[in-house]
Amino acid sequence: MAGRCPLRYALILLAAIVPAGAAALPFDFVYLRDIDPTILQDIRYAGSNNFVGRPLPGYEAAECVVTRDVGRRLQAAQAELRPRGLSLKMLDCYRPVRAVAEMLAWSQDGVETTAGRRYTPRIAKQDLFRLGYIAVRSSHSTGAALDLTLVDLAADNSAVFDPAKDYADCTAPAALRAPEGSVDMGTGYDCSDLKAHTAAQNLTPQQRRWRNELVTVMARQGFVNYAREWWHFSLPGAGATTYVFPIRPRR
Ligand SMILES: C[C@@H](N)C(=O)N[C@H](C)C(=O)O
Ligand SMILES: [Zn+2]
Repeated sequence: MAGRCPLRYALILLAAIVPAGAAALPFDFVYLRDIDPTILQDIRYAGSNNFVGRPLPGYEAAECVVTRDVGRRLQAAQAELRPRGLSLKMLDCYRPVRAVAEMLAWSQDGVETTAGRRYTPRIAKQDLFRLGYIAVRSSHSTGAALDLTLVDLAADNSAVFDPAKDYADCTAPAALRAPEGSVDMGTGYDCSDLKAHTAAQNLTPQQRRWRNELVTVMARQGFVNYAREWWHFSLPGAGATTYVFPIRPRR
């Protein structure tokens, strides 16, 4: 039947070859889980465990969405890490423009909270954009930037974040900081502080090795680290178009 109507035939064919959920994304974007389900994900802006303290608009699901090219490169990095007992863990991927607007409004609202201060122990939150810790026009919104860390799969990563606990700030020793289920990079994720600068000097040799490991494995796939944040990487030349579509559950 479909053979008599080329358009219908094309639609049936498309439904058969496009992975479930992918149709909800704009062309060239993919759910990373469809490319490599072994890559761990903790998409922090989809929940409350982040510096704003609530889920950000546009994050309707805790899913890493990236361009297909970025996804394939992450898969290659993961293939290098897994035989060594390590894994990538994604903390943020594509970021809808609305979420960036919410970050900007939060930074200017004049309200300081204890949880928020854990992420910015030494600087005022209204200075975060000016100092380069958050971008008004973020490369995350192009689908070609990532926040990520490394997980030692043999380590005890069972500690979970408890919002009722009074953790030390993000620059404190790992045992006192909020648990993140990943290796100790010297600071927590999204720590807006000099100690989070990738080349910071006040690190232990092991913390330095972990940062070097992440930068090296990502560089082999063409990703460039952002000097102010050990966790932020982007793919140069990946295009400058920013997107607004929300991250919906992958079906
Ligand atoms: C906010 C932080 N996770 C981040 O991604 N910062 C860079 C500079 C950005 O907002 O693009
Ligand atoms: Zn980032």
